[in-house]
This record gives sequence, structure tokens and C-alpha cells, in this order.
Amino acid sequence: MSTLVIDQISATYPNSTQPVLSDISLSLSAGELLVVLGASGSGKTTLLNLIAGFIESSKGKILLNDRPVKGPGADRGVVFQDDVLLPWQDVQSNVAFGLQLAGVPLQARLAKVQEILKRVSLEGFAKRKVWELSGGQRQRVGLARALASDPQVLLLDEPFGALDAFIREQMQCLLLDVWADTHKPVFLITHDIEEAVFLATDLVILAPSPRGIVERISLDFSKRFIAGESARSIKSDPQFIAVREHVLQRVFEQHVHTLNNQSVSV
Ligand SMILES: Nc1ncnc2c1ncn2[C@@H]1O[C@H](COP(=O)(O)OP(=O)(O)OP(=O)(O)O)[C@@H](O)[C@H]1O
Repeated sequence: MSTLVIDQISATYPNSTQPVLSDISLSLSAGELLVVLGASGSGKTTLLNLIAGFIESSKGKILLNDRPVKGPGADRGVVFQDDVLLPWQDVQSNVAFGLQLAGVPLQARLAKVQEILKRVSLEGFAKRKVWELSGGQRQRVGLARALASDPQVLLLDEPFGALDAFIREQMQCLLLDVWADTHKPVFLITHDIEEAVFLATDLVILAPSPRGIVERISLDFSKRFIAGESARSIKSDPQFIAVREHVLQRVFEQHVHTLNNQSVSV
């Protein structure tokens, strides 16, 4: 059972005197889907980059299964908004890329790719070139590539941000199915409040000023989806709408606070 622990993390970029993140503590275990929501500039991507090992914290530590995170590794699968696929390669080669780097033999790679493509509903797409895919299909390939090396945790940075509302909801449902099938803990950042409330078992709202976590909420809408209720039914439930409005209010407060601070300092 994988566990990610973020322990009193602070981060400051080299060219800045102000921390981007200050004293953030979070934990994420199997069966949990942690969503970080927050105004632009609140440090969401910085937090994901720290977990991915792309940047280092100035204080605190990050542990994955009790081992300190030091640099990038195959134990963390990352999916970005811009899919970062190899455009000249086909779907199969993109999904198998990490396995190839890890020296996995060809036949084992192909078998793994078939299994993963089935999981993300892309059976029959193995030989398609990336430029022959829709935006939603590309994000499925991104998710498949992240899953291929069987990571301990999935990290997703605005993965559905560029998709239209219908495809976005399809991808949310697909992610929940993958999450339920694989039992992998998922860390996801988004700007989209409805998406955050639908997906999260744990929702964290980050603020840009003063920096930090303004609220943590435990939710069970994703578990209701896994139990068989439809996304439409959940999202139109008055209980869902009440939570969504509450979260919207908290995020708007952050925007107003930030704007007021900016106008004071002008
Ligand atoms: N490489 C960098 N060097 C210096 N400052 C940076 C760097 N990357 C981000 N920042 C600054 O850190 C702060 C947080 O950025 P970050 O991208 O983590 O926020 P975010 O919440 O993900 O924002 P958005 O929702 O707009 O993507 C911002 O003020 C940003 O300008």
C-alpha cells in the first residue's frame, strides 16, 4: 500500500525572496484521491513539481513509502495538461517509452501496452500516430504512459484543462475507473471547482496570500460514482451543488483577497 507524506514543505524559487509554498503538510494513501484547488499562483504546480522531484524544497521533506523523494523517478507517474507525447511516434511507442528506457524486453513491453490501452479504452489505437488523435485520446495516451511503469502514485497537473465539457466529464469518469481498478493514490491539481468536488476524496484549497492551505474537505462523490451512480446524477444532487457553492465561495474569497492586496501595493 503506497503512502505519500508531505511534511512541512516550504519552497522558494532562486530568484525570489518570498516563499511560494509555506509549511505545507499533507498525506495521501491508497484509495485516496487528493485534489488541490486554488487561485492562479497559489503554488499548485510547484507542489506537484516537488513531489515529482523536478524541483527541491527549501524546507521540510517528502516521503514516498518512507523513502525521501530526491529527484524524478519511475515510482511517480506524471500527466500534464499538455500531453508531452512524442508526436512522431505511434501510441504504442509513446506508452512504452518509459519501459523501453527501463530496459524491459520488447515482447513484455508490447503485452504491457496492450493491457494498459485496454484500461484507458484505447484498444485498437496502438499503431495510430499522435497527430491522428483527438485531445481526449491524447490525454488517455498520457495517462496510459504514466500507468505503464506501474508507479506508486499518479500525479496529474490540470490533465483535462484543454478538453470540452463533455470529453472532460468522460475523462473524469475514466480516471475514477482507473483509480478504482489500480488502487493507486492520485494527486491531481485543477482550476475547475466542479471537477475538484466530483473527483476528490480529499480536497485541499491553497491560497496565494497569505500562502497556505485555507481548507481541507473530505468528500465521497467519487466513491458514489465507483459504487455505480452516474456522474450526471451526482453533479445535479443538491448536496453536490451545496459543496460546489461552498468551495466556489472560498476560492472567490482568495481572488478578492489577492486583488485587494495588489491594489494596495500599486
Ligand atoms: N521557475 C520559477 N521561477 C520563479 N518563480 C516561479 C517559477 N515557477 C513558478 N513561479 C512563481 O511561483 C508562484 C506559484 O506558481 P505555480 O505555477 O506553482 O502556481 P499555480 O497555483 O500552479 O498557478 P496556475 O494555476 O496559474 O498554474 C507564481 O507566483 C509563479 O510566478
